[in-house]
Amino acid sequence: MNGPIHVVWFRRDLRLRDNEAIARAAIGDVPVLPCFVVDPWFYEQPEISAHRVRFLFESLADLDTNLRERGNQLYIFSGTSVAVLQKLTQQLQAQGYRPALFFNRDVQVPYGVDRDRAIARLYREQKLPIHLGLNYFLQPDGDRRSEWRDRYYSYLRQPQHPTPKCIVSPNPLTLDIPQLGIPQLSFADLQQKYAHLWENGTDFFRGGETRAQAALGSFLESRYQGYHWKISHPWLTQRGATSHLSPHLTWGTISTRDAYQRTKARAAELADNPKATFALKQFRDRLRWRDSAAQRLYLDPHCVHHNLYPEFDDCYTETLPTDVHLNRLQAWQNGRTGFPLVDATMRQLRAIGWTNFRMRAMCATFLTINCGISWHHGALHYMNCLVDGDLAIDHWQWQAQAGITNPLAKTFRIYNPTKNLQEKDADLRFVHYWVPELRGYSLPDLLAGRYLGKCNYPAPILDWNATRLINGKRVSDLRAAVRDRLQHDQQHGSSSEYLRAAKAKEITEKYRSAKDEQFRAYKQQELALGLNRPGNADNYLPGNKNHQRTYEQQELTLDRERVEPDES
Ligand SMILES: Cc1cc2nc3c(=O)[nH]c(=O)nc-3n(C[C@H](O)[C@H](O)[C@H](O)COP(=O)(O)OP(=O)(O)OC[C@H]3O[C@@H](n4cnc5c(N)ncnc54)[C@H](O)[C@@H]3O)c2cc1C
Repeated sequence: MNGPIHVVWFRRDLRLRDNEAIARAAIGDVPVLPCFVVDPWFYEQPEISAHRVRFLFESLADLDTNLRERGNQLYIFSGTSVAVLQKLTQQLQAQGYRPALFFNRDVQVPYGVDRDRAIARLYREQKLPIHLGLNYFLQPDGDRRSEWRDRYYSYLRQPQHPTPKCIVSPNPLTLDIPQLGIPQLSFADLQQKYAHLWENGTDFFRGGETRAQAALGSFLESRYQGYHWKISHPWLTQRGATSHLSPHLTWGTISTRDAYQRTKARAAELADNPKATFALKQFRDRLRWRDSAAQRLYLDPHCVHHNLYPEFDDCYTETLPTDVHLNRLQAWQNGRTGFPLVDATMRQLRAIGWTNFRMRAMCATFLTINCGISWHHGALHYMNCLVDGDLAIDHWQWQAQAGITNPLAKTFRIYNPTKNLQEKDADLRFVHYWVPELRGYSLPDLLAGRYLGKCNYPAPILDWNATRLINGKRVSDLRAAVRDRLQHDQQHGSSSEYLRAAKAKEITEKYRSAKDEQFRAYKQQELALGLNRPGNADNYLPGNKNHQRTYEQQELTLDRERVEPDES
């Protein structure tokens, strides 16, 4: 009898810091077998993205390095997750070990939910220990939804799980892992097996816990400055004005709690700088939105795949109505719509797998409202490109931008790409970077269409105003129909859907007024401290005083900005 062995099954929690499963498994001197299963199912899904796969493999390599520094390594097995873990468990038992399984709960597609259930059943049937941890805060039951926020913050404030200093490795004399008969992959094998994905990836976002820590470090060091207003500018965000942590949070190379606690600590250091503390507060809100999106999918796994309200089922379907729509979809995907900011964004998305929130939202309303194409197509294309692709956020956001969510609000937002170009990329740095055909043309040239017929850049594929009026009205009418039904149901005793919608509206309004209040308070504090002069040093536009002034003036318009919270 060889005694106990702790199998740690990594999934989207590819870190050692604040990782409940590894922290608990590594206590004491029981050998630990850290593993990741490359399950072909995930690589055959329509949502697959080369950027994401590459980021995953880099994160695995970094995890392996960090485990080796602690005396262990990462074992990468290949096969169906359930079959691999079943065989591993059997083989370990055959070799005289008593395995205990450790892994962290995660939000999953139905395949993942079934997989986890099957594995938990296997362990319970065999009376083997199984330990489920939390990757980030998840409330297991839906009954106490109203308590989510309090419980969430209480979790965030708790001490992090300690990072193991040493992780005991299985004794090679008693356990020969290659002999277990489970297909194993080296990093070279991974790259070869998935070469078609690997080669298409990019270096813009690199995976791994080490890089996640570096990204958070540099963000809190200086990149956070002006976060709250730079966040909407595509060029500044490409250059690092937001954290760029999204792929890390998606793959769990950093925990939300870690990011939150370090941000809080930094805000405490900067307590006498109202602008900095305001910026960091806006950032922390977004960390919560991430986790609340995950929570929503966890409690309601179907919410992101179907129209939230059936009134939209004829409007938003998975079939493309006509060839005109197909052509529009292709133009949108390829960055050839003739709307410079839309095209720059779509090319950026394809090239680096990322773009900022506003550009994602703007291109989403362009596709759904202006092109009249269902959000399903856009959401899938985003998932095929995004390095941070996360169904819980992506598919929900697409429904939100398509005008489906929060129907009790009388209005919904349609982004105007021309207005955004004037306000968010007036110097055309972003457009010129991604749309070389337009280099040499100024903003007035673009607005007057002076490039038309003179370069290889298309004329607009549609009339923005006309499509906004027609399709916007259609969506607006459907929202009114949802509203009427919910109100009718509520008056006739069936109120659960109405109450949920009312809660969504309340959360949105509360967030807006709290943010406006925080903004006013920060401006007043600055005034009191004599700090209301234009501009802290701008990291992203070195030496360009004109831009600095322009951007700072835009900051003053922040209280008119409407960045929707995403936790309703
Ligand atoms: C149509 C659409 C699809 C989107 N799809 C995704 C997606 O698949 N994965 C994803 O991580 N984000 C998605 N977002 C949200 C947002 O655009 C990205 O999280 C953000 O741009 C990532 O950059 P960052 O890490 O520098 O963000 P920061 O501004 O530094 O924000 C910090 C973190 O907060 C979280 N966050 C920020 N905004 C949101 C939001 N609106 N909702 C939930 N969490 C948020 C992210 O984890 C992000 O890393 C989507 C937005 C839209 C409009």
